[in-house]
Amino acid sequence: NPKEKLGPQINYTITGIDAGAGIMASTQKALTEYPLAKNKWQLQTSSTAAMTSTLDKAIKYKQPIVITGWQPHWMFKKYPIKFLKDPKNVYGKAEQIHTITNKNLKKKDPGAYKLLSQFHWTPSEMSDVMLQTNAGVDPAQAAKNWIKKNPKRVAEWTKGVPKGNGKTLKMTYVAWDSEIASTNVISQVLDSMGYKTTIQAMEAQPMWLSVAKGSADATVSAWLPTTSGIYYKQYKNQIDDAGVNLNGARVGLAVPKYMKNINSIDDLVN
Ligand SMILES: C[SH](C)CC(=O)O
Repeated sequence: NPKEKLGPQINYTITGIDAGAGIMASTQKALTEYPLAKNKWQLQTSSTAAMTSTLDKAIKYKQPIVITGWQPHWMFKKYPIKFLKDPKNVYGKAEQIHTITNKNLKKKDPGAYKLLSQFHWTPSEMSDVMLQTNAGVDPAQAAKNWIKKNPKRVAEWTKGVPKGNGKTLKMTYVAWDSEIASTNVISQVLDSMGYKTTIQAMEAQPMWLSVAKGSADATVSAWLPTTSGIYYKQYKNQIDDAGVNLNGARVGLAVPKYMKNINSIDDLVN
């Protein structure tokens, strides 16, 4: 009931995703800055799948819940949820998703680097792929379907790119729905140009390390400047920023719209 304070109703718990995600580091920062932690609030680590199924149940029974949320993501299309205002700007303003490559890729395979640097699309195009996968379509198939329907976009990305002639390329990513979509699409496009790409999902920190060390060539999963800024700083001398592949991303805490009196992170404290 709206009268009772929110904290006790949900055990002062923010439902999060995988521990290494940048959004989790930002939320830990919010716990101290707002200050939520000293008011007994805590961040629950789980996974994107666990968080979205917990959200689904809460919405079904119109219960209160606070989640780590981000756009683009199908959860904002499927559920009536809203971002909480972040007056202390802990989560940063709009985020961009960058394509990051190992330092040597540009020399080792200028064609693949050129294609990766030309990869750019919109939150709505990414959501088209995410919604297919959310409806049960295999991510590689969802990517193929999207590519078939968007030849003009693919032609932009492959402009001036030489054939891959079977050259191999290794991409790593974190299994967030947004990056499952982008990684499958770009690897299918590389394969259509004659490259042989393998994609491997892992936690955020090992993903950044794999590209920095060169055991992977590239990733399209870098949320910057705030969310995965910690990893960018750590590895910036071993990587190349090949450019922004998506503008207009956003990260923060989110709640169902029926929580009328919770509109800012400050409202969690009071
Ligand atoms: C898709 S999540 C916001 C990205 C991250 O936390 O680094």
